[in-house]
Amino acid sequence: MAHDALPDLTAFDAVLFDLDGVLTPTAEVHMHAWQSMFEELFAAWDITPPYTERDYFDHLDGKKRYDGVASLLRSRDVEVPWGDPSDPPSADTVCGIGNRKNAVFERVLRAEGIAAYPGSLRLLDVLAAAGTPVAVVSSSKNAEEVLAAAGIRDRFPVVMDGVIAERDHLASKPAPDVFVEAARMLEADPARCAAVEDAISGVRSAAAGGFGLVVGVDRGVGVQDLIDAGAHIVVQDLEEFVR
Ligand SMILES: O=P(O)(O)OC[C@H]1O[C@@H](O)[C@H](O)[C@@H](O)[C@@H]1O
Repeated sequence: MAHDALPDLTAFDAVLFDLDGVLTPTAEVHMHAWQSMFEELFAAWDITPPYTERDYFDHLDGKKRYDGVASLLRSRDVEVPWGDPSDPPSADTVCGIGNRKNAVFERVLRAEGIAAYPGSLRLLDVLAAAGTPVAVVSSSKNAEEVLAAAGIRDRFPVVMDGVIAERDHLASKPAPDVFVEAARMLEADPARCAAVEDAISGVRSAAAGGFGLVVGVDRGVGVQDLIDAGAHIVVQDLEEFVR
């Protein structure tokens, strides 16, 4: 149901979307993959307190793979060498542990596929009809595969993802770099753009980038936490913007 008090997103120069949890329900796939990998690791290494769902929102959600691992381990005073992105999933390094989780993520994505949220698709249709430029701003190195699996890759002239961020040495959300760079690629001024995010780190990133409107989508983080991170408004689903 459209919400009359919500701003008209077609009035912005561009709308930049996070992917996992905003366009596709892949945040849940990431969440479960992290949980199964970390529960096994915590048991094997006797790490306490146990892994909880809140750990996902506080340490992993929205961040680049290895930054998330480092943040979670730091919260339990566990230190391991950083390693290298080419480390095998069996390596007890930050990179190896991240790659261990990625093997689970890839298996689920390939076995089950993914469909975009219907409300997000409808909003993309409205923006396309109005000629409003759109971009994806994701920390994930799997973003291209997820967009292709959901059949929405060709809707986005600009996709800023974990692969480009690594190549161009852009800092992970919550730093503003990835949102600001994606706006630059669209030749748009962040102050005249809207950014849409479901993660605390992502909302912080867009807010720090000076985006004119920062929309939080509450897929489990909680309305107040998204507002505290810098969201101007919070919705439950992007369908609410469809007029
Ligand atoms: O490991 P990937 O696919 O590169 O993704 C990194 C992160 O990407 C973010 O979009 C997700 O919210 C996180 O859960 C995930 O860890």
